[in-house]
Amino acid sequence: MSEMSPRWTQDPVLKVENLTMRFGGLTAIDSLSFNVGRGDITALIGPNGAGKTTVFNCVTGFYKPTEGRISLRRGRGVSDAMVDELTTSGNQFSRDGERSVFLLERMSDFKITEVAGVARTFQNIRLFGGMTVLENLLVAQHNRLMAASGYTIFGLLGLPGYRRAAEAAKEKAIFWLSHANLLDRADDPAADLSYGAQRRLEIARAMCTDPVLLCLDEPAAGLNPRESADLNTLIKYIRDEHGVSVLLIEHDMGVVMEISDHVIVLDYGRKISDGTTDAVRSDPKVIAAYLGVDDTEVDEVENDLDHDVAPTPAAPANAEGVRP
Ligand SMILES: Nc1ncnc2c1ncn2[C@@H]1O[C@H](COP(=O)(O)OP(=O)(O)OP(=O)(O)O)[C@@H](O)[C@H]1O
Repeated sequence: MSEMSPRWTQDPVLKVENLTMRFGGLTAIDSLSFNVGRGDITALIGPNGAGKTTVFNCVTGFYKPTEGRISLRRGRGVSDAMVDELTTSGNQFSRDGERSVFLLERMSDFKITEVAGVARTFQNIRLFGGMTVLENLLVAQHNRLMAASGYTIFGLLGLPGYRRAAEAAKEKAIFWLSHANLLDRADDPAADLSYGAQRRLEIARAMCTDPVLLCLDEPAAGLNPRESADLNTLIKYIRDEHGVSVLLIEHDMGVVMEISDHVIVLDYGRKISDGTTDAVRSDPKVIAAYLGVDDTEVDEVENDLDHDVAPTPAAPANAEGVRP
C-alpha cells in the first residue's frame, strides 16, 4: 500500500463524518471523523472509556447518533457527490449500477445487517449456548431462508427456491465451520466450546450473513496465545480471501500491530491519531494517552522517547495494550 494514497482515503468502504454522541450531559463521542479502507483491517483503539464501543454501536445501529453522517459504500469508486445527493434526498440508500450507498445513521440495526451488509460481534459473547455450533450458523441465515420461502407454508414445504436456499445455507455454515476450525465440534452445544472457540464461532456466524464490513468488538479478549494466533489467522483469511473489510476494537496491542493495515486512536471521544501501525505506535500523543499523562506533558514524553525509545521506534507504545 502506498504511503501517499492509503486505501482509506482513496476508496473507503465506510466514512464516519462529524459523529457526535451525547448521553445526557456526557459527550461520549465528539465530532469524530475517520475512514475505513475497502479490504483493510482497521483497528479502533484507545484507553478504557475512550468511546470505541459507542462508535461501534452508532455504526451498527444500536445507537442513533446525536449528530453526524455514517456512509457505507458498496462497490468501488463511490463518489462523495453520490453520498451528498443521497443525504439531501432524505432516503436511506441509493444505487447506481454496481455502486450503492447506505446512510447508516438513518437505518435500523436490522436493516444495517440485512440490507447494508454490516455484521458484528460483541464484547460479551452472544451465542445461543443451548443450540449446537451448526445450529448457531443456520439461525444466522434464517432471514434469507424465510425470504426464499416467500413467507408461506407452501414455500417452506415445496418451493424449489427454498430448497436451494436451505442447501446453500448448510454449505455456507460448513464452509465457515471448517475455516474457523470448528468442524469437529459442529454437533456440540455452543456453550461447551472453549472461550477462544466461541469467539471464532461468533465470527463464523457473522460471516454467514455475507457482510461487506465485519465489526469485531474485542475479539482477542480473554484468549490464550494459541487461541489469539488462530484468531489472527481467521481474520487475515477473511480479509485476504474474501475481500471483506474489518473494523475491530482491540486492547491487545500484539493483535492490533500484527494484523492491522490502519489504526485509529480515540481518547475522551476524540481522535488523537490515525495512520499505519508504524505511524501510530511512535506517535507521542498515543503514548501519552496510554500512559495517562496530561496533554501538556506530551513534549516531555516525546523527549523521553527520543532518549529512551528512539533507537527502536517500532516498539509498540504499550506492548500489553492496556492502560495502566
Ligand atoms: N448507554 C450509555 N449511557 C450513558 N453513558 C454511556 C452509555 N454508553 C457509553 N457511555 C459512556 O460513554 C463513554 C464511552 O464509553 P465506551 O463504552 O464507548 O468506551 P470504550 O472505549 O468502548 O471503553 P472500554 O474500552 O472500556 O470498552 C463512557 O464514559 C461511558 O460511560
